[in-house]
Amino acid sequence: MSDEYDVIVIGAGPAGENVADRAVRGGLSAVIVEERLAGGECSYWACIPSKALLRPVELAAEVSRVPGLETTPIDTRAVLARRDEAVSGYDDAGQVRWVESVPAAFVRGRGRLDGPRRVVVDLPGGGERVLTARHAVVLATGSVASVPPVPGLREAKPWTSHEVTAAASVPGRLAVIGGGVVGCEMAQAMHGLGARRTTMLVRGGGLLDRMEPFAGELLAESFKESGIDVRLRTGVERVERPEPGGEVTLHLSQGPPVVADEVLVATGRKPAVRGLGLETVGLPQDRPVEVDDSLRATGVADGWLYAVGDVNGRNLLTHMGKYQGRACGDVIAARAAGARDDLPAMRASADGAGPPQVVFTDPQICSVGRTEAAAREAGFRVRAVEYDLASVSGAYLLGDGYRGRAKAVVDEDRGVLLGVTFAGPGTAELLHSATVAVIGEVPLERLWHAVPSFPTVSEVWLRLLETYGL
Ligand SMILES: Cc1cc2nc3c(=O)[nH]c(=O)nc-3n(C[C@H](O)[C@H](O)[C@H](O)COP(=O)(O)OP(=O)(O)OC[C@H]3O[C@@H](n4cnc5c(N)ncnc54)[C@H](O)[C@@H]3O)c2cc1C
Ligand SMILES: NC(=O)c1ccc[n+]([C@@H]2O[C@H](COP(=O)([O-])OP(=O)(O)OC[C@H]3O[C@@H](n4cnc5c(N)ncnc54)[C@H](O)[C@@H]3O)[C@@H](O)[C@H]2O)c1
Repeated sequence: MSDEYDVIVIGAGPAGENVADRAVRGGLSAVIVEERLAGGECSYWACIPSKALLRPVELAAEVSRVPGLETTPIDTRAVLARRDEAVSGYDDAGQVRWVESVPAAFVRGRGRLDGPRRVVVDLPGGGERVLTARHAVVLATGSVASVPPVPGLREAKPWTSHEVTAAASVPGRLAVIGGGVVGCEMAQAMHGLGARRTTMLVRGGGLLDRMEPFAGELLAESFKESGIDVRLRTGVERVERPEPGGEVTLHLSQGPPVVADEVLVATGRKPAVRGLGLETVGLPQDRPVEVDDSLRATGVADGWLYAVGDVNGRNLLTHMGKYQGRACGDVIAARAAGARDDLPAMRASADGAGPPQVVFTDPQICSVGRTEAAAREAGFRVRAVEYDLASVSGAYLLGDGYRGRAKAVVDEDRGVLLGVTFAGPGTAELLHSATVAVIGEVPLERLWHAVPSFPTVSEVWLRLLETYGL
């Protein structure tokens, strides 16, 4: 039996859900195929649980900086219970209802391409269902944690983002491999929730190595003060775990071995393309699905295949996947109707400019656009200005010992911002102002008239512009 829909979406994460929503709004029929839980990685094992675990840790740090307030030890059981509530007890009934309300059809099973416009779904109870698409198939299968080939690591059954965000208890001693976003957020969450010894093993020379260097430095300082042991330029050479679930020993490129109760691998992600049938449509099977700005897969005859979210490797962030999903759903509907398909909203043109991102640590690390180094490498004539956030009245009022820094990267030829980074408590909500300025290419002379309220942290905008010379 074959069911025909205008659009078939494989993967019900944030990116896939947005494609279906927009395609249906555009007058098409859609079906979403999901192997596990509607809502995707983000809802159950990534953004939502990680932030539920981090929020009390961040709040406790903020309270400790305000004289007159008492911090009490965090009730870890209550935090884990709230995390469980945030992930709806790993039950996707609410999300499935939302999909059906779009309305789009929902099929639970593992989808794979089987030639042009044809998807075979392996059903959970056995058997298959064949779906065919009149207009488009959209891959929205996300990504999976990659575990490096360190001898003994895989056998030690390390935690990845899945296990750490779903942890039923906090390990006494935790070793974290990797100093990127997952490593930093989860090291701080577990440490703040009661890990006695947290050791970060970072191959490179700093934390968050894709951001402005000062951001990682500030974070490393905060981690050290809170008792997290950050070891830079330290590779993991061999791992031993003689008893399943017992102590783990990590042998390092320098220094004595680290012994821990759990090891978290946070060394990046790879696209979820295994078994997806890419070879049946002539695409390579071991890399992100390359797309153009309309999210259409390159190199597929007749242009019926699209890919959104983590699986295309452009920007591994929920909000960017959703943004791509909106553009993709709209462009598919336009092409199906034979209407104009080149409207600005139908292109994910912000993908290449450096996505907005908040790292929800204490201090928060927020960035959008290009770093100074990336802007110079791209050939822009650049001037960068920095400002000490602690000197802004609004920041001072947030607490004693406030530490933070802001940096703006200016395109000297056009007088617009190429990138902005804020590192400091209370800066997450400030990031969107920077996103508007960078993506909107607001001339600095115009930005001068966007007067920040006193006394808010936003006043750093005024100080950055003054430092630049306005
Ligand atoms: C610990 C952690 C924290 C994060 N925190 C943030 C954050 O705070 N903010 C942020 O913006 N980003 C965050 N991210 C990144 C974010 O989770 C991803 O960018 C986002 O989930 C990608 O969405 P997606 O729809 O592309 O894929 P996913 O959310 O991964 O969804 C893909 C879906 O496809 C399904 N699927 C896969 N293969 C098949 C198949 N063959 N058939 C059927 N279904 C299939 C999967 O089961 C899954 O449900 C975090 C990531 C991690 C690991
Ligand atoms: N708040 C957020 O926005 C948020 C939170 C978590 C994750 N995410 C997204 O999820 C994605 C994955 O996060 P991540 O932290 O796993 O990846 P990442 O790419 O941010 O960091 C991985 C780190 O591991 C290091 N590394 C790679 N291979 C290694 C090896 N063999 N040994 C030691 N170190 C190694 C890298 O140098 C890098 O510092 C990111 O792209 C991020 O955008 C976002």
